[in-house]
This record gives sequence, structure tokens and C-alpha cells, in this order.
Amino acid sequence: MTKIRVHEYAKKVNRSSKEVIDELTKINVSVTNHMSTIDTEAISKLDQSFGSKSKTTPIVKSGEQKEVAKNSKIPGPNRPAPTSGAKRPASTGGANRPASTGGASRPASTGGPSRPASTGGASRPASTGGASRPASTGGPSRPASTGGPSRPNSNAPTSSTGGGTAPRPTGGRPPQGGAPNRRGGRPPARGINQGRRRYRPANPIPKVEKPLPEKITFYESLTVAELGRKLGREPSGIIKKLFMLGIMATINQELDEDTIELICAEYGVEVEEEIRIDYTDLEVYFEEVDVEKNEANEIERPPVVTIMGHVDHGKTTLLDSIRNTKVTQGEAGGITQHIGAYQIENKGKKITFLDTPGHAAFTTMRARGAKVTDITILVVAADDGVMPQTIEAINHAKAADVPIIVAVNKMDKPTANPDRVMQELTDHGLVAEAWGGDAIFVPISALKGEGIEELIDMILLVAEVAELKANPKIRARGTVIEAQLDRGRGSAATLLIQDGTLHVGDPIVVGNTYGRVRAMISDIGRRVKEAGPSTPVEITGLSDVPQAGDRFVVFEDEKTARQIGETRASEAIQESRGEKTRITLDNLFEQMTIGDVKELNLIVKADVQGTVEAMAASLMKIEVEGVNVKLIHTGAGAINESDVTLAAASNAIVIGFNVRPDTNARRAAEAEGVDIRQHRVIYKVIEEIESAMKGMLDPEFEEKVIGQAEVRETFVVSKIGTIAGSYVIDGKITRDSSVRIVRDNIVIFEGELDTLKRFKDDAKEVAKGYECGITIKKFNDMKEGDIIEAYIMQEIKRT
Ligand SMILES: Nc1nc2c(ncn2[C@@H]2O[C@H](COP(=O)(O)OP(=O)(O)OP(=O)(O)O)[C@@H](O)[C@H]2O)c(=O)[nH]1
Repeated sequence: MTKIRVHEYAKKVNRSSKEVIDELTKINVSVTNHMSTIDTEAISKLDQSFGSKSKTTPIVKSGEQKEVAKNSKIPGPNRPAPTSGAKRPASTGGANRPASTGGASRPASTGGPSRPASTGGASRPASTGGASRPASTGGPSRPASTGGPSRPNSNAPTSSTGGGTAPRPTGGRPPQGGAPNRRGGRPPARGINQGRRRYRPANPIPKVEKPLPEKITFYESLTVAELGRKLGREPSGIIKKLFMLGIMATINQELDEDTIELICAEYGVEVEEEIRIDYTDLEVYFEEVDVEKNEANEIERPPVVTIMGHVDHGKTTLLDSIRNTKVTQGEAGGITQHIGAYQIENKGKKITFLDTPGHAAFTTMRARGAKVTDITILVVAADDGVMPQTIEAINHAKAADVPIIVAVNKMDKPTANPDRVMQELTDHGLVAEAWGGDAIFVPISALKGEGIEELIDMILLVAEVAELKANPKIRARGTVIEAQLDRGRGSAATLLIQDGTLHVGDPIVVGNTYGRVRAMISDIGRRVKEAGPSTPVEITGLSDVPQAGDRFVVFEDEKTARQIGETRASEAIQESRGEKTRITLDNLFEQMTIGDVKELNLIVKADVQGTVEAMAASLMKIEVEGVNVKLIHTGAGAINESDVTLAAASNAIVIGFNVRPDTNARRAAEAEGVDIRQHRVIYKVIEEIESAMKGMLDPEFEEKVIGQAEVRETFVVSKIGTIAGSYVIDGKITRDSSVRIVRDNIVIFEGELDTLKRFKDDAKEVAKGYECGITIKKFNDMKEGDIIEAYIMQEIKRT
């Protein structure tokens, strides 16, 4: 036998390594620890000493095992040396033993065949291994194996006994035979093992818990299992803790931030929520500017001014007046371009004016998250005073936290009463400096150009106080002021650069579209190569038409711009689809007829954003017997495939004003059966939509003339009235028809037929070529020659 290690031997004899070491010490074999090797001599000595004290296998508590234990005390010659690698296959234990008789019925064990050595049952050969005892021995046929642990060194059977030649008899014993013994046990045999340490391979090793991390991070939420993994703890432990906190959770339950914090606090672990930046969110780049503001590179930037005020108070006149006095003076030869904003220069300082007066545009932009305006000019006509839209404008400016300069206009008018304006504005929190407040009031006459200089001075003053700064050295970012589809140039968008400098050729993402700045045109129609902060420029080169108020950001390279642009575009489609699902009804018309709510979903596309808004406003005003118009999507630009997809899913009609569907859209519309209406005149759109809406109304009735009869004679009968003796000249006259009396091509009466008779009998109907007597409800003035036109109201579907 070759050398084996102490622990291997210990395992073999079911002893602890320590016991073996002690025994070795007793027999003067020096070993250091359980890994020390022992030689054959030592092994045989140990065999001898352990042979008499050998344990049974504790795991197998069957009678058989006990028997083995007994047998093991008798080192028989046939006891196999514990060298075999034969594993003990799993089995049902003493299945082959007779249950009822237990050991008693068995022949004396001593007469049995060779037994395995002290390894007990474990060393018994497998029944199929040919190592079993020969059946002829008449010995108790032991179960081949009992499910004991496989023992690497368990003995090979004593093949000398002829094992393997005869199959092990199994049939003779009831399969469950071992069970009662197992349960009932054999106390005496069991006693053998009393007081001995047992080998318990199944003993759970006390788990050493991993040290807790100092800190964990998470993004948005974690499931119990994920939190367990992060903490290095079993989910069951976390579930228990949650339970103690009154939260019933399962392993896959998502835990919110608070719960995660609570659990981590229980473990004394710090938590931090990860912040992931969504690089497709353009706002990120605006915030980035704030964070990365390099003051050294910052320069003063022109203020961006919006003019607001009540209708007819002179906003447009003021904008024109400023533009005319300042732009044309400074930029000789320039041709004013209406690109949605313009810049003036005064005493070396620039001011940018947004060209769309009124707070609607201002608010639209703000609603899109764009803060563009630095200063608001509130135009109040001195002869009219504060009006509803003046108040609205004040509120909008206040909500946006934009300083207000009051331009008291029409001062040239004899009826001008600036004091009244001041007085009225005081009620709205605008107290003039002269009255102890801090609101700036400038009396002007937009028409005559008076007071414009002072107004501009005030704008510059307010701008100075506001310390408006920007860094021209960074990549440009800002907001779309206007966008439209230009026939020759494609998508054209006026951008207001709010930070950085925009160059021709810059890769840019604008709203949900992207591209490369192909050309830039200034507000005076000049081609420019670059534009700095607060400058409005019209650019071309975008893949689609963005919307007013969309943000734009220039990227380092075109690839990034394209990726971000495309992602944003597809996300926008997803979003609109999501919204559409909420408002979409599988069958709009059906829903309308059954349901109380009647809605017509519309998608409006036009060449210019302004037209889109105008159309949207007109469409929203349409009222056809309680049917509501719902604009599910609007935009400037050609009707594209995504519009059609949206329409198809939401049962919407697509209206194109001055725009046509592109090829893909046309194909999709055909495939999906989407109705695209194209128009060039707004009222036509409205008219068509109205008729479309009528198609959704409850069924309408239409008059259908079914026949005509000519009055040939009249009879006046008391109690009945006038009977018209008539001849049906066309179609038929039915008793339930409505009638109109036509005399000399003029309808003189409309009403109901009362009686219809053929001779003396009532008739249901009288056909062409027959005579009949007709009386009409509430009409007796029939005359010869009158035509009685019979008609019915037929249900029709209005189109
Ligand atoms: N007398 C006088 N009339 C003015 C002055 N400013 C504007 N107007 C006149 O007032 C009318 C309305 O002026 P707009 O500039 O169109 O007013 P608005 O506020 O732009 O009007 P909406 O665009 O309809 O909101 C026009 O007839 C102007 O000529 C002014 O300073 N003095």
C-alpha cells in the first residue's frame, strides 16, 4: 500500500484526523498534522488499533449497518483491504433484507461471505460490480449498496470468493425490507456507536458571512435579489428585514430608493444613487455649459428682447420702428429678412429682438423648456391703458422671471394718458420709479419713432445689470425661433445662438432632427460663416424641419450628431405612439357612435410652423354637433411615414397644408388606408374637416322624392276637408310619405299626407298611371293643376 495522508486514513476509518494523530502518537509514528503522510507500516498498525475500535458509518443507521459494525470487529481474512476505488452506488439501504425478521432470519453473519473491512457497508461492492458475495454461500444477501457515501478507498470485493460470477439475489427480499429496521432500529447495535464521534459529512458548515461593503450604488431601483448581491447577503435575510419593516416583499420585487436606504441602514451600509446622463437629452448640454462655465472665456452677450402687449397697442409698429431706425442705418445695403428675429446695434452694443410679438410665441417656447428672452418690453397704449392681454403678458413675463420694461406707446395721441397706465400697472405689481417703485416706464411713440432711443438705452441698462454672459469659444447651443420647409432649400430654421459660436459645417442636432450647417444667413440676408451668442441666423442643412422652441446643440462630429438625432427622432415617434395608444380607439367611428365622446383625431402638417399654429387654432374652433377635434400631432414639413403610422394607429386624418406626403408616406398611407387631405387654402381645410366630421355624426336623413301626382279635381267634404282627386304621374304615392304642394313651380305647402284612397278604399300606395284621392294634413287649399310631390326621409351617411 502506498502512503496516504492522515486525513484520508481518518476518513477511511471514520475517525477524526485528531484521533488518528493521537493513535499515531501512541504507536510512535510522528506526524505534524492531518496532511502528514503515513506509510504502510503505520497504516497496518493503525488498522490494528482502529480495527478493534472501529466505528460504524453513522449515516447509515440501518440494521445492515449495525451488522457491518459488528462484523467489522471481526477482522476476517477476506476482509478486503480498503483500497478499492469502487463507489458505493446509491440504493435503498437494506432493501434486500427481510423486513420482518431482521437479522434473526439471517444465517449467522460469521458464516457469511467475505465482508468488507471496517468500512462497513460503505465498502461493500456494487451488486453489478461482480464483487458481491456468491449466492451460493447462502449468506444473507446484503444489499449491494445502501446509499452511503461513496468512499474513494472503499474496498474492492473479495473477488476470490467468486464474486461477480453470480448475480446477486435480489428478488427474494422485499424492497422495503430495510425500512422498518431503520425506523425501529436495533438498539443493541446502535449502542456500539454510542459515545463515539461520528463522521457527519452532511453537517452544515457554519457559513461565514461575507464582510459587508462600505457603500453600494444603485440606479433608480433594485430588486431584493440585486440588493442581496450588492450587499453580499442572502435575499431571504433582506426579505426578513423588510418584513420587520412592515414590507412584504418577494425576491424579484423592485425596491424604491427609500426602501433600499432603509435596508442599507439596517446593515450599516452607505447608499448612493447613480446618476446616468442621457446624452440624447439636449438639455444636458445646456446644463453642462452652466457647470463648465469658464469665466475667463466669457464675454458680454447682447440681450434677447421680446415685445408683448395687448392687441393694437403697437407691438409691430414698435418692432418695425426699432428695426428701421437701427438696422438699416447700420447695415447699408442689407435687405431685411424676416427670419423671426433681428439684431440692432446702438452705440456699439447689440440687442436681439424676437420678431414674433405677443406672448403666445413666448409661451410656446417656454412650454418647450426654452428660456430665450432676457428682457420683455410691455407695450401699453397710453390712450387705451391696461387691457386683458397686457395683464396676461405681465403674468407670462413674471412666470418666466424676465424683467419688464414698460413702453407707454402712442404718446403722440392727444388722448394719451400715461399716468393712467402707470396707475393701472401699479395694481399688477409694476410701480414706476417716479412713484417709488423699480419698474422702468418709457413713454414712446412707435409710429413717430419718439422715445425709441430712450427705450433702447433702458434695454441696454437692464441688460448690463443682468450681466448677460456667454462663452463664444464653445460649441454652439441655443433655440429654434422659426422653422419652415423652403421649396428650394429644404428645411430652413432660424436659430438663436445662446452660447458658443455656430459655424458653417458644424454637425448639429436640432430638436429631433440633425444635420450639418450648410449655409447661414443673417437677419439682413447676408451669408455668414459664423455666428456668436445671441445672434439669430437662419440655417439650412437639416434632415427635417424642427419646431419653434426646439433646442439645438452642435456636436464634435457628424457621427455623434446623427446618432443622437436619430435616437431622438425614434424616441419622439415612440412617444407619440405611446400617447396615441392612450387616445386611440380601435375603431374611432364605432366608438363615436356608441360612446358619448365624439372625437376626430387630426394630424396637421404645413410648410411653416406659423401656418400650423393658425390651422390648429381654426380647427380647434370647429364645432359640429358635439364632435371634438383632437390634434394628435402637428408640425412643419412634409407628411412623412411616421405621420401616417401615427394616423393609422389613431384613426386620424392627415391634413397637409402646402405640403405633400413623401414617397414613403404615400406608400404607407395606401397600405394602411390612411386618408391624407392636401390643401392650399385654409378655409377648404376647415370645410373638408367639417364634412369629415359629419360622417361621424349620428345617421342623417335625406329627402327622397318617391313620386308625383297631379291634382285633377278637388272635392270639399265637410268634416274631411278638401279631397284632391289626383293622377299619379311619376313614381308612386305612399300613405306614409311627406308631401309638398307645388303650384307653378313654387312650393306652396309642405306637410304630411293624411289619407290616400283608391276609390272608396284606403290604399297603402298608388303607383304611376293610377288615380287616387288624397287629403293632406292641415291643408285644404288644393287646386287643379297642383303637383303633389311625395317624398320620404331616407337615412343617409353624410360625407
Ligand atoms: N398714433 C399712434 N398710433 C400708433 C402708434 N403705434 C402704433 N400705432 C397704430 O396702432 C395700430 C396698431 O398697431 P400695431 O403695431 O399693428 O399693433 P400690434 O400691437 O402689433 O397689433 P396686433 O399685431 O394686432 O397685436 C396701427 O394702426 C398703428 O399704426 C403710435 O405710437 N401712435
